Amino acid sequence: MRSELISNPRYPIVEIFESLQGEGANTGMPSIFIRFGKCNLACPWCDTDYQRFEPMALAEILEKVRSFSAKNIIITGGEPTIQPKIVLLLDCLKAEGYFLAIETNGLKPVPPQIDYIAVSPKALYSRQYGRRCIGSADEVRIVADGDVIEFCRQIETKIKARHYYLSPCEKGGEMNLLETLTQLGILNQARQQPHWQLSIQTHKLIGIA
Ligand SMILES: Nc1nc2[nH]cc(C(=O)O)c2c(=O)[nH]1
Ligand code: SF4
Ligand SMILES: [Mg+2]
Repeated sequence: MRSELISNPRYPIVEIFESLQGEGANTGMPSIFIRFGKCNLACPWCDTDYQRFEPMALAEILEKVRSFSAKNIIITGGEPTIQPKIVLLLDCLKAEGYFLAIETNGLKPVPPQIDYIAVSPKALYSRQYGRRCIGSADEVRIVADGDVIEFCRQIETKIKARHYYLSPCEKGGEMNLLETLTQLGILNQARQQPHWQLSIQTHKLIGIA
């Protein structure tokens, strides 16, 4: 048995499931989602019950992951970067050949095992992002919960990325698409760099996990 499995640490897990990446540049990619409990923020429109989790042992997580067929794993939450023993789990997943993507709010460093970073900075906490956040990512996705234009400009200078997305905010099944499109237009009309694109949570539109 691998030495790390002998200690077999436990992680707070909300759910592990297989679906298609619903948003961002990799929309449609078959993926295994590992959703961690706990978060260092508390967004009022959060769509995940990240406080409802069960402890799950490393070996159990690996067994569950192996029962699915996707080769891409999306580490999400809650906020996965606050997990103290995440590096051990990522090492094990990496050793099995998985491509590792993360969905993070970007306030904490991302472990080096991660192959693809999708960061979703939260405008409500702009002061925290002004102090310290990650400096680069593969894609930035900002949720348009109110007027986020200044925040988008702030994040453009702080986080270098290949893609910048604005996403509608979904509350009670409604997405604020018009407000999102309007802000997208304002962000892009000055023809500044970067160009902002629309990212929709398509999994919610079609009712998949
Ligand atoms: N299909 C699907 N795609 C997703 N992309 C990011 C998700 C998340 O909750 O982090 C998510 C999710 O919950 N479902
Ligand atoms: S950072 Fe993400 S998981 Fe945490 S409260 Fe905000 S939306 Fe929810
Ligand atoms: Mg989600």
